[in-house]
Amino acid sequence: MVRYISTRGEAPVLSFDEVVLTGLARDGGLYVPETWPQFSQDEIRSLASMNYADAAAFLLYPFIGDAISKSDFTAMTTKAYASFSHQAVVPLSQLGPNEFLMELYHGPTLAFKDVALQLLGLLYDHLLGSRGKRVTIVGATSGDTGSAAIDACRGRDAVDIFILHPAGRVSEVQRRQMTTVLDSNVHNIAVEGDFDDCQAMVKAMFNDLAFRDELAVSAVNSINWARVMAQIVYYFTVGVSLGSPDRAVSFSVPSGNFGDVYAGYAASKMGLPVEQLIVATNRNDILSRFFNSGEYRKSGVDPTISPSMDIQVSSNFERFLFDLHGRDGVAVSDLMSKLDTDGGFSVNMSLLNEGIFSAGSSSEDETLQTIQHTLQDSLKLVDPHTAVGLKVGAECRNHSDAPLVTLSTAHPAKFPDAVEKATGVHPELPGHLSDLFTREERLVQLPNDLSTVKSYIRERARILQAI
Ligand SMILES: Cc1ncc(COP(=O)(O)O)c(C=O)c1O
Ligand SMILES: N[C@@H](CCOP(=O)(O)O)C(=O)O
Repeated sequence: MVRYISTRGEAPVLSFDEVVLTGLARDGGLYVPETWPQFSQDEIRSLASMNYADAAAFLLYPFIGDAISKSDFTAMTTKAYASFSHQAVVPLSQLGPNEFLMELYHGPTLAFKDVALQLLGLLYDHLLGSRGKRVTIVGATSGDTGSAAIDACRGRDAVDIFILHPAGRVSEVQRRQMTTVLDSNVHNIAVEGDFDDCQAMVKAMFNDLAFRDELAVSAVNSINWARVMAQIVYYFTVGVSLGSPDRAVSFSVPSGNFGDVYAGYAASKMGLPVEQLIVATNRNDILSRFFNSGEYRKSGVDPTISPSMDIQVSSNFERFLFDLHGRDGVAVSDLMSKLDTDGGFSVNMSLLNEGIFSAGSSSEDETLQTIQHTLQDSLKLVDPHTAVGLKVGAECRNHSDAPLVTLSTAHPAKFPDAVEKATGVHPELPGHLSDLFTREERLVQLPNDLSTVKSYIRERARILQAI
């Protein structure tokens, strides 16, 4: 059975059910599996005959152990992926010779976050229902996690959900997708700051052990291992449809919090032959600078037309650092303290040179041009995040014959202004969201101040009112 250890080495070792409900480790670290489940070539090949939900159950069950029965878990993956509008759940489209798009936006809120959050909502129900427990979810979003988490948790009796987003720094569609959900367990907070401020507040709430215990705080961000875990599946299914395990595949991943690309790294650790993992950033390029120089250094967050990637402190990067330093929790703690006190740290480039990662960034103009020429050349309308992945993928791919798959992380209609500016085409929202702009909104705007946000949450968390 896989157990979960903290990247800082000081928190209790947990089982899967505990890790899902716990979120951030009590030593401030992130949980990772103690060992990676391994899949043989024949097992990987066998995915070709499974539908997406069955492939998810097959690949993920080793992470779960006896926390949930196999039949209950299979029922959950079946239900989670029935909410997707495409039968293949994550279809592949071809852009050119050996060049593909993995369409991750066919879930209810039109971004890749649905792939994990539709499943996480069901995991919460199952794990809380069987214990008669309730939780208070506190999450930070730069636009997409928030709406996907709210969709997955709305109306669930065992959960109150508080989502912090940076005021004025998400697209109007993204904001409305969150703020027009009026269920009484949903609370939207617009913070007068950037995404890094929101994420730092969420982590600070977890690190206040009294607050977290009193409210039974839980995480829907990729702090939560289940988020990253669910994202591993599509690397395998798409790899297999392109010839894996007999052929290696490369992936270009639009990146911000490093969760999605870390899931690709996990897939490679589990046996999928991955030629390259290309980390694609917008001008908030801390990750790209790191992979090209070895220096991880914070700078201010700049608003861009790919707002979901306007991030400079990448939460899951700590999980990668843990492996890079031989799973030494003390070394990771030291680096994280340096990040807080000195604003950054460096690692020896020799640690990076042998890996499968490469990285680059896209300017605003390059992103717009990529949206435009992708429509012209391949008749495909892509969103600005996907365009960042396409631009950097083309630049960083090596000259092997491995197919290059760019992760298309959001539907173009979530970012109509940028898409229209690039192409003159106004992307329409799908039918279930067609009245989004006439729906009533509910949110509160709060200053970038931890104690104000904590008081707001304490006053509304039903878990406290019930005591
Ligand atoms: C549309 C979109 N693309 C890319 C990303 C970056 O993914 P990650 O934060 O997992 O690196 C995000 C946000 O997470 C997103 O919402
Ligand atoms: N881009 C994300 C930021 C949060 O990332 P997460 O994967 O840790 O939830 C968003 O859209 O909110």
